[in-house]
Amino acid sequence: MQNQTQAGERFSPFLTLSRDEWSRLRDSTPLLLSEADLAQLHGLNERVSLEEVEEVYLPLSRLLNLYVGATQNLYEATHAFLGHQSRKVPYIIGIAGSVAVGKSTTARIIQALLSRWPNHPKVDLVTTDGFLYPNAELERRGLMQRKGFPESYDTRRLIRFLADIKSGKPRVEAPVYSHIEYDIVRGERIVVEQPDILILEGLNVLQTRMSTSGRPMTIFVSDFFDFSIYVDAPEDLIRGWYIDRFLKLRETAFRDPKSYFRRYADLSDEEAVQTATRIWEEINAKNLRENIAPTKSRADLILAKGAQHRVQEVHLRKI
Ligand SMILES: Nc1ncnc2c1ncn2[C@@H]1O[C@H](COP(=O)(O)OP(=O)(O)O)[C@@H](O)[C@H]1O
Ligand SMILES: CC(C)(COP(=O)(O)O)[C@@H](O)C(=O)NCCC(=O)O
Repeated sequence: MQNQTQAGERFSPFLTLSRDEWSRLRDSTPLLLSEADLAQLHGLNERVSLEEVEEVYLPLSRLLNLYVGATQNLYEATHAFLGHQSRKVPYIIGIAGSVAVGKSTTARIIQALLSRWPNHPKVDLVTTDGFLYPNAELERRGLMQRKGFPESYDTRRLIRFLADIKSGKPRVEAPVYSHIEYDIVRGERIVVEQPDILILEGLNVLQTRMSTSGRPMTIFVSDFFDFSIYVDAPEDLIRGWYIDRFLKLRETAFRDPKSYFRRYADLSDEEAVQTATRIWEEINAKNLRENIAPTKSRADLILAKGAQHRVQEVHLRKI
């Protein structure tokens, strides 16, 4: 039994660091953040503690900075070898994980921290929800209750978007999704113009699914990633974060006259918890179990959170 465990540990592709071990790795980072910078980061999401930024996200930004620098050198070496003029190719970081685990908050913190390093000041952020089919198309395909499932995305369009970015196109556009309207915003675009780093955040970014036609896909979204992060937490905690966010939105975004969820704005506390729990169970938990959690081991780094979004452990791919 013991031998089996030892063998299992020996062959794990991940190195596991406790929070303390991980946070010590920041010590040799020249601290690029002033108190004012930290305060500004806190402004991204007032629920994120500064301790968390310093102990978890600063070491992460140091690691990413080293990786980006190494990749930039590698590109230059290839271009020198080929005798080409080197041209800028954005470094792409994918961030995966469940609905409500904190992907977009993590992405925004990483964006803010990475843009402070001198060799990659321009850091753009795109979310995959823009590549969901519009509601009209989801309705046509009978997929309105499957939003976020692999088949609800125009994966080919997402792959074309990434291929354009990696081929060095000066200007690439992505469609935009509105959480208020619960739909793609017609005519609105986010423009990506050769950033140093692009962060792509979404539920499905590590998936290797079949195409809707049933033919195997020969290329995956993650083929374009230079680095990927999976934000992880126990399912019961994520359910709680989903319900909390729903209650908060009931006070704010759901009151917007344009909100698809206007009808939820006047729910009592108890009704709101019941509604959020139902959506969680019927859509998001199912998607997490079937399609998202199985992709965790494909990430280069896993942030394992506990209560209050506090990162407890970091698993870093070593091979
Ligand atoms: N590091 C964090 N500390 C505290 N609260 C957080 C943190 N990350 C996310 N949250 C909260 O958890 C909820 C889900 O986060 P969000 O980033 O919107 O998730 P996702 O993009 O995965 O759906 C939000 O209410 C957010 O404020
Ligand atoms: C828009 C989402 C699919 C997330 O998309 P992502 O940016 O991760 O691709 C998700 O937030 C969502 O709306 N899910 C449908 C069920 C729900 O309303 O929670």
